[in-house]
Amino acid sequence: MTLKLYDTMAREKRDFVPADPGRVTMYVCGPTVYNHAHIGNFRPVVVFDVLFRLLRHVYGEDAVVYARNVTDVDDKINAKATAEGVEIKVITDRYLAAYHEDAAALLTLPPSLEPKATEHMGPIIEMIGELVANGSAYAAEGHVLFDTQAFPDYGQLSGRDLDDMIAGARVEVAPYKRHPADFVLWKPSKENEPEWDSPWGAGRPGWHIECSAMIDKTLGQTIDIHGGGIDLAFPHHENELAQSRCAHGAPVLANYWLHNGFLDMAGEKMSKSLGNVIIPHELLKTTPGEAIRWALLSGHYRQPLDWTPELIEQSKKALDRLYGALRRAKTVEAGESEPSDEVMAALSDDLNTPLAVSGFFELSSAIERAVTAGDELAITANKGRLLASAGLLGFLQADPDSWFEGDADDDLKAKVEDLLARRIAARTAKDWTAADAIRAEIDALGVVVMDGPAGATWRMKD
Ligand SMILES: Nc1ncnc2c1ncn2[C@@H]1O[C@H](COP(=O)(O)OP(=O)(O)OP(=O)(O)O)[C@@H](O)[C@H]1O
Ligand SMILES: [Zn+2]
Repeated sequence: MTLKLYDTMAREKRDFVPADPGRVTMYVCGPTVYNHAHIGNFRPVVVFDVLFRLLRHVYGEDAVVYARNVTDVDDKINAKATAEGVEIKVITDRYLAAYHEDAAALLTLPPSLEPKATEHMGPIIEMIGELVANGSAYAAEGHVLFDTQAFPDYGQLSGRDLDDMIAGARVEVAPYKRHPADFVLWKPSKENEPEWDSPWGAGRPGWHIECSAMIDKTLGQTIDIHGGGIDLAFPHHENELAQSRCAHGAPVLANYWLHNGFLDMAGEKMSKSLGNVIIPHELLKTTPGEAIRWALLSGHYRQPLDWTPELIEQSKKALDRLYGALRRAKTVEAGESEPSDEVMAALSDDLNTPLAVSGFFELSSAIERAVTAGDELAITANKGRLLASAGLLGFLQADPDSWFEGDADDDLKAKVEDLLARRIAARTAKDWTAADAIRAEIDALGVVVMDGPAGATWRMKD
């Protein structure tokens, strides 16, 4: 099945053909670690995790190299460190650890590589030197700037031209810039801020050059896929592309540019500057990570996605239905299986995750029918297919009981099982008073009992 991906540069869906199927390369711009990331920031993390899983499925697990960087040099990090009176590493370590925890709770695989800007100062300075040497950049007043007029393709990715950028430059342009669109590769640090030595004086790199240098070091001069949120297309990716191509004299930085749409709240982009953020760190206290992941994948990745309480409720219900079918089929082993053709076709069409998940319900209905009919062969086959299909998107890999029982501890589980057994005994003895009293006891534990043909099951209340 041919994978088609929408390429921002070509402005259309294109067949995905890696330069080397034995080493498929993908780079996604990662977090600036100065604060807890919000669920909008996790949209690209989850979306590109699905692409990573799909590529691994198609090309082989060892054939895909996925790098997601960590921006650990940044003005906002400096400001936070100064405010707390600590070294920047205290801040970046703290928020990177939280990011890893949240990413794991959202069931994302760790990327193959996680380069950090602070560990790539040598390559960053080297790349700036190459740009200065070949006339693509100039030094001025302790800064080094990229000379946008020296690169005729500047603006190609985002569809802007330099004249519009002059007209659009409302902010005061720094006097050392030759053109308002020229951007910083290196700048002096402020007092008490971390700095690194360079041929242009002590200072620190700009954000864009960090990614260009890390792509080069970790993946190579030309990569297959470059991803991030749509807000990064300009200026960040436009600038990365300009720097990398000029440094290497290469015609292309990435063969496919992928951008996810925004996660919105009431029609506005979720963003730290607007203050309308929900952070997984908090949300995970009340909502399973799998349900948050489901919500993030419930819309097509290029469309805006509105975050509402209903979206989370619907996501939990969808997973209840699927895990419910798996629990009813618990005693029958799943067969070995490939993902279903429908799910593969949906994902291969520019990662159509809403269509892919709708395919899960056909499989869970087939399981339910097979359980009712007592058809073990059909249970085995459909269960295997559902687990393989959903696994490709990172879903349904937990024990169905643990989905329903949530974070109930072993003591509580034993107590509930004991009460359920006593309730059956009371009912069998037609002692309705005792059965009602037991039911009230179960209720007081925060547990909901669901009676079904195969006996009673239970779950924690929301
Ligand atoms: N509301 C959103 N919806 C989808 N993706 C987003 C959203 N906000 C940020 N992103 C993406 O999150 C990733 C990490 O971005 P980064 O850590 O630089 O945060 P940011 O863009 O500064 O966030 P904010 O705008 O809230 O300050 C980028 O790929 C960015 O495009
Ligand atoms: Zn980047």
